[in-house]
Amino acid sequence: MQLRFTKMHGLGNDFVVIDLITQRFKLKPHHIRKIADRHFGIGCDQVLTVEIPTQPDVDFCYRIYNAEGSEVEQCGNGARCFARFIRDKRLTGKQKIKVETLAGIIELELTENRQVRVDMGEPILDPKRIPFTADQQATEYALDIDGSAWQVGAVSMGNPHVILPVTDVDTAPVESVGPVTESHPRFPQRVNVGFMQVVDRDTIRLRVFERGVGETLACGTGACAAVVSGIVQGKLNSTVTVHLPGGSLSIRWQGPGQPVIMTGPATTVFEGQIQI
Ligand SMILES: N[C@H](CCC[C@H](N)C(=O)O)C(=O)O
Repeated sequence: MQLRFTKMHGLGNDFVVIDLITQRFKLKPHHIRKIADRHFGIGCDQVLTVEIPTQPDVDFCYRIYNAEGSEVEQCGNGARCFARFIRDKRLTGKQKIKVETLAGIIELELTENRQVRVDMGEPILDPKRIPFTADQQATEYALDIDGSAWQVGAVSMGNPHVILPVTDVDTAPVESVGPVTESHPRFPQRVNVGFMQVVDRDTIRLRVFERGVGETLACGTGACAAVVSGIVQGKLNSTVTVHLPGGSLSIRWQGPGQPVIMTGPATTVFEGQIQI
């Protein structure tokens, strides 16, 4: 079958977006892996699908698949691209759209200066719901990683994140510590691994070794999780600029009971068709 797709990215975190409303096809893990393959397929970090919602009062269903083929709960950069895709394909005329994800309902809004603002919902700090093995909830946790002692943050944005503090992201041990932490036994569903450098109370630098992908140029949920962790540790104010290798995001969180608001760009690169 020929499948139409759109290649997009959010700060270099790249996606293949497929409309499964006007095209009917059931994507299986081996299809995802072929599409995501940068030599034998199109190439991307994640595949995103646009589907008919299953819940009332929701505009679309947004599903996310890592390059390895696993379906995941949430993708922040992908949410911005989803909004841009929906608008450009005229699948809605609404300014604000509600989409359902495995992590729950999020709200997307295209802003006047071609940015996208996303209400990512409330962060989850209860270890049992991240999930993360810990005696009790804390602002930071002692974690042994390959014999080295780290003090880390742990947050879910619907998907699990661990945040490792570093003094300089440029020299952070992403290649060595990322993989072993992604599959750390205290994270039963594996975990996205953020390396966070606090520049000042309004600014961080961040690199992320993503679950199911490896290091990406940007991670939206990772940026949200890192800011939440920095705020609960008393290191950050409520609105933070997050500098990632692929560019910058604005993340705002006003504390427990409040949603995390992410604002940033979404870019369409090209359209195509793939025989699948
Ligand atoms: N690798 C992530 C999903 C994609 C998240 C990232 N691309 C973002 O922008 O949030 C996970 O397995 O939970």
